[in-house]
Amino acid sequence: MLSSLRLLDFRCFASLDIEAPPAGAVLIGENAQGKTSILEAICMLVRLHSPRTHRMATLSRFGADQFGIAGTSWSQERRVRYSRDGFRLRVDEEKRPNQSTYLEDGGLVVWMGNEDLELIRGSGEIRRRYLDFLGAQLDPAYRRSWSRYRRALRAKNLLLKEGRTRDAEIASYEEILVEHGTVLMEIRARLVEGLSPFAAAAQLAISGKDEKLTLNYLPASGPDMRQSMLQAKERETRLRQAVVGPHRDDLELRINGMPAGDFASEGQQRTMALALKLAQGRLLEQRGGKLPIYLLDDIFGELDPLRRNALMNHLPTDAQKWITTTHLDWLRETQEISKLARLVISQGSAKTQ
Ligand SMILES: Nc1ncnc2c1ncn2[C@@H]1O[C@H](COP(=O)(O)OP(=O)(O)OP(=O)(O)O)[C@@H](O)[C@H]1O
Repeated sequence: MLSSLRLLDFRCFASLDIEAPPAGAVLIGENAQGKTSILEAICMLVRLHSPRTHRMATLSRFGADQFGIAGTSWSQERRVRYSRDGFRLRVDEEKRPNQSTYLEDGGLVVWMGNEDLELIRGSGEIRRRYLDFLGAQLDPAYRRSWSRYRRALRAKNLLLKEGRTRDAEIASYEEILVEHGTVLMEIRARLVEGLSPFAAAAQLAISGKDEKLTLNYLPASGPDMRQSMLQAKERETRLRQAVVGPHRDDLELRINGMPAGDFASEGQQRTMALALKLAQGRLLEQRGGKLPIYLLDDIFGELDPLRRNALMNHLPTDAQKWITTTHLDWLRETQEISKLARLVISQGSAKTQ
């Protein structure tokens, strides 16, 4: 849980200081005032991750060459500085030499936004990212294996692209791919097993109907990655890229037994996207041992009052919630939210309403 947040040259904010109420707050403001940027800063401080970009330099305010985020998170004073030289990280004034050591005792976060609909309609990459964000928060082995896997994959793809036969070199990277790919597949399988009942329960609660949501992990390489890689050798040489491994996995989503992307209605798809994120939160709580912070970016305007209330009732009562919105018309109909503190975000500042 966050109790304070300070920004320096982050996105549109030259500097900003927020005292964070334990229950969280509703951030109100016109478009482009920086509401989402505040949620993004919280996600960066807690997980060193932005749901909007991988290019950290874009987070520095235009014209500045670095940014800073600091705050008290789960009673630790955390500081993140980013410049051309990379990250400088501190926890309780102690230097953390790299991202892994900064994250090892970090907090937990669930991000919910309108773009979550892509979890249902979009490509497998979006569902892989959903699993990655969860896996990286719950298991340091996941983070380690993912970064080694990615590096080896890049190297193998470069060799395949060159088109020359360099079997020995490719084989050495494939060893790394199999070792870390297997770790990723095992963890992903356990994540999906843990998510399934939570997602199904959330779907029932939010739709208010007997809608059966099922999740099924689809490893692209089948259960034996080494074997599949051998079988795909010719195809990979022809296509000049690695086609087997967790970078091609998917998460199958079905509603009442039917593939969700093709058969679910728009309303069902919205509910499913919420259900997947709520399940993420429950699993973080169950396996991560603390209540995650929920960052809800502009999703309430899109929901009808029934689903809005069902969503709020399904979120853990004691979890800290940060909610952005441009207008408050809907707030009256949503009891749980109207109890939260309100901060008006305008022209680079935040004022309590
Ligand atoms: N690196 C940056 N430096 C300065 N300004 C930036 C930077 N990156 C984004 N901005 C600007 O910051 C402003 C705030 O963006 P943000 O998405 O946080 O607003 P918002 O209040 O959530 O808007 P909306 O309600 O439209 O979602 C935008 O005008 C955006 O162009």
